[in-house]
Amino acid sequence: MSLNVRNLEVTYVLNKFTNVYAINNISFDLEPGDVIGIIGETGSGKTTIANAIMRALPESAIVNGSILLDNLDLLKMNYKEFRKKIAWEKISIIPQYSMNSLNPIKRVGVQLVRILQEHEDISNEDAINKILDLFKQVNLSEDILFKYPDELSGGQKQRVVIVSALLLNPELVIADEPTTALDVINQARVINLLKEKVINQNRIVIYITHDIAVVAGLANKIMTLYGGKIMEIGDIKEIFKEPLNPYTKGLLASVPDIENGKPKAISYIPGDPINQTIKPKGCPFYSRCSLAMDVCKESFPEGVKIGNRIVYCHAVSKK
Ligand SMILES: Nc1ncnc2c1ncn2[C@@H]1O[C@H](COP(=O)(O)OP(=O)(O)OP(=O)(O)O)[C@@H](O)[C@H]1O
Repeated sequence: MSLNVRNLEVTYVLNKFTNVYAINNISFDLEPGDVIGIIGETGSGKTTIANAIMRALPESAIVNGSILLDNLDLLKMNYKEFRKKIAWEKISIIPQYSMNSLNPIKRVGVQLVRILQEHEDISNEDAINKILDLFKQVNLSEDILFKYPDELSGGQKQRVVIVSALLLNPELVIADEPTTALDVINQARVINLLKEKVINQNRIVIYITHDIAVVAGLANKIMTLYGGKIMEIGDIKEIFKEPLNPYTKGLLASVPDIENGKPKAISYIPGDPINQTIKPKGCPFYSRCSLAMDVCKESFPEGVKIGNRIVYCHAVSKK
């Protein structure tokens, strides 16, 4: 299964006079086996991409472009059909605030069995065995099945949601900051589970995070996003070794280097994030970029393919 995002635009309508231009005409392709890390500072549009793919945007969002899953345009599907045929079974999401995504008035086991039985002809016993097998892998005990979400800790709830996203072996898993509420040991468990159930099975993972170190250990591709635009996308090794877009450079330089146990001084990208209520004409990073030229203010560059990556930057394409 492949995912092809074409000219995706997402605009949130705040009121008659104000829009937020969250995603501004982006395209990218993912093939089976791809694990892509999406990184970018807060507000860059990471969660909006995830929710657009999952058809989980609020009604205030206007979406244009196409999201093709093996040539099937998810944005054109009837919503009910999407929920029945695509959600959970083909694509699942571990949402950013996953702890709040469980139904508070149903026991955990009932919710999980229901997900399985809505999509598969499976007995209660087999469903429970399947759930318990995943529970073991994320260190959840059997008694959690009988509890209500509010009786669980934040970390336990998050692991239940992760289990729910993996139950039907979807071909694409979107993980939006999946390990935020977890301690390091449980983080490692969840990452191992993702590796075993999704990554090693030639499926696609979209992993959204602020933790670049985690992405480095999981992904084969990386996307840097700024102001709803892709700045650079492609092979993670090539980009980490030599980032070419100035924003990617700044983002990677701001990661503490823990090699030899000695954190390096944390650098940061000077300037403020852009005002996303103004429709961008040129490169959104223009006002903060040390290589900015006049043309950057006027137009967003075409992508340039260098090795196994695409860079969007006038300064790079001019070279
Ligand atoms: N429901 C909404 N209504 C209006 N604006 C929104 C809504 N959701 C997101 N936005 C705006 O869209 C832009 C992109 O937000 P998004 O949550 O996708 O960014 P993000 O990169 O995931 O940020 P974070 O790292 O903080 O999760 C931001 O300017 C945000 O304020």
